[in-house]
Amino acid sequence: MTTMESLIGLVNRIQRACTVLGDYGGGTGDNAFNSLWEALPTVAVVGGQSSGKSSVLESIVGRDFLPRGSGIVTRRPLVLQLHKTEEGTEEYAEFLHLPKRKFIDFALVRKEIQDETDRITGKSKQISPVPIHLSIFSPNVVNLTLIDLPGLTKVAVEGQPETIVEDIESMVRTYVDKPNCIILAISPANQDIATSDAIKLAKEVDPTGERTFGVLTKLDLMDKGTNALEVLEGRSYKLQHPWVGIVNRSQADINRNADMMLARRKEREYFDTSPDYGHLASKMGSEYLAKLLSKHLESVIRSRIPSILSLINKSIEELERELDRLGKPVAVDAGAQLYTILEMCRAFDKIFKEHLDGGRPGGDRIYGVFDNQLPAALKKLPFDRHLSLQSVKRIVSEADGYQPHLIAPEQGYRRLIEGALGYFRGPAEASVDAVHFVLKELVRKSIAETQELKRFPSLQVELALAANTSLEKFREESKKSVIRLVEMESAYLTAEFFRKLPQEMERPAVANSKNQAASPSPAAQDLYGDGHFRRIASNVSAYVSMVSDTLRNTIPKACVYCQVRQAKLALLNYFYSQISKREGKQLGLLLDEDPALMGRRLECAQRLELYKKARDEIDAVAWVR
Ligand SMILES: Nc1nc2c(ncn2[C@@H]2O[C@H](COP(=O)(O)OP(=O)(O)OP(=O)(O)O)[C@@H](O)[C@H]2O)c(=O)[nH]1
Repeated sequence: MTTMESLIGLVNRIQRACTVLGDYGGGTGDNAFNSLWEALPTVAVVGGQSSGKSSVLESIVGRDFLPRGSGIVTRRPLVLQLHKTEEGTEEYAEFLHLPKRKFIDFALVRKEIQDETDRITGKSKQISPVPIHLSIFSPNVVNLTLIDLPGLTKVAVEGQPETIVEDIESMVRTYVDKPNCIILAISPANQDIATSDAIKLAKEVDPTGERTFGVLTKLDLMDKGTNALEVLEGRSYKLQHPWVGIVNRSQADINRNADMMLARRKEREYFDTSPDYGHLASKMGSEYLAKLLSKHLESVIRSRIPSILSLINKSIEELERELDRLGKPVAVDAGAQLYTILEMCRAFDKIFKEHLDGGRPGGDRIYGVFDNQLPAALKKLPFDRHLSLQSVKRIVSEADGYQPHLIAPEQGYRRLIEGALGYFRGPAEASVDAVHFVLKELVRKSIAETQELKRFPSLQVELALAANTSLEKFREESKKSVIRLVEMESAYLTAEFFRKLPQEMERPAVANSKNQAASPSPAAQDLYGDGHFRRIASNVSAYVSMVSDTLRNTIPKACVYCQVRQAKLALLNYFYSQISKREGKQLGLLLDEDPALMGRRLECAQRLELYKKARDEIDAVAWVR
């Protein structure tokens, strides 16, 4: 095998493997792989409709095999891979999508291109970017790969979608935009080069003309007395590579089924005998074009091999990293499955604890409950209303029944205090709920942050359910505890606090002792007056505020003890008790991976294989040189 054959053949093989994996360039989105296809040098045939693209391709091949007709015939890219075989061997064609079938009859090749186009696009006139791969093995070709693209058009005709003009242009652009694409720009000589669709596009994407090969067809159809030397000699539009003039079969020749080999000979004669182009004859014609392209493609491939290899190596590294991240496929035996599940639980539990103890955010929100929410809620309790003069009078009077109290209204005090203490239930329960929601949110976060769990949506759901069931239980316990704290305050009041009160009450009476004989003591006078009730209200308020201070400290202790501490100690106990009852098959259900992930793992593995194979092939060919 010569080097040229090996290099072009190598790219052909890699291209075919890429297509099988759905890589034909243009991949987008977060999940897109590096496109190996895009890194490979290709020759794309670009031209306006009827510019002679099909004719040029057929001339290069030396066979009649492309569908013809009116409208847009080429509706999918055709990757045409030409393989030179030894003189005297039979010519045949093969499609990538029909690997076992050898086409000897080229009329059937044409039909298969049509049928395969319709298979993807339907009979509609839609276009599709999925390429058709056709390999032709013949002694009459040079090793070369060309991609035939739909002809650029200006207007949609009957039966074509409105967007066809832009659709074709954007498909053609996805090829010619790539710096590795060699543009074979076909323009007809009987049309002003300034209006050539191919040149217009090439100018845009390759302004320096480095990767554009200008081809001028229909030289024989120019008006008598005119010639295309201005273009062919690079004066009308300069490119880095010389222009190539072509004379293809005319429509009449096609209708007559004129032999392609004969057409090649006639083309040669045309240039050899042409008074205008005789001096350029050796650099004109489709055979020369094929050789020129083949040589150029080979040299471009050679120069790109280091960058292709570096892309491949980079992709291999990325894929291996991703496969690592995606983890191994799930084990099949129950023991290994249980082990996998427990490992993941451990990983989750670790993250959950980091959230609580610090290192990850979120645990501080529990402190926020105790430091802000609880004090604010306690402050907002409606003690002012409960201890308003009117309410105190009512409660104290009601407590005395028909016999008014003699000294301090013991029952009245108790009722007022009991009534006030009842208000503490609200903030106490609200604190428990607030802590519960923080914990629940931390469970959710921790599950999301546990890399290992990402693959197993069912396990995530079960784990979350079990953890939340435990949190619910802790919440119940915690509520009981805080309510008990409040009830304990109601059950036994701090008598010490009240023992101080009579002395304070007597003080105004002592101050007024001089007047005692003249008038009744103001203390006695005040016994059923507003001042008396105000004093009661203020005493009760002071007591309640003392209890509030106590609860402010004890409610957080109960919450932490019953909820936070328990969550750290036993969050997954319920889950463990559940899975220990499960049979092997049910364990397997927990480990049903997300199908998207399974698909991604498979895709990565296939890509990895492609890249490794491509690397080996390149290594083997590169050393032949
Ligand atoms: N006389 C002459 N006719 C040509 C030449 N090149 C192409 N033609 C004719 O021009 C017409 C269009 O050529 P095609 O090769 O079908 O052009 P195309 O660009 O593939 O056209 P679409 O696939 O429709 O976009 C056909 O009738 C060809 O016979 C040429 O060099 N000389």
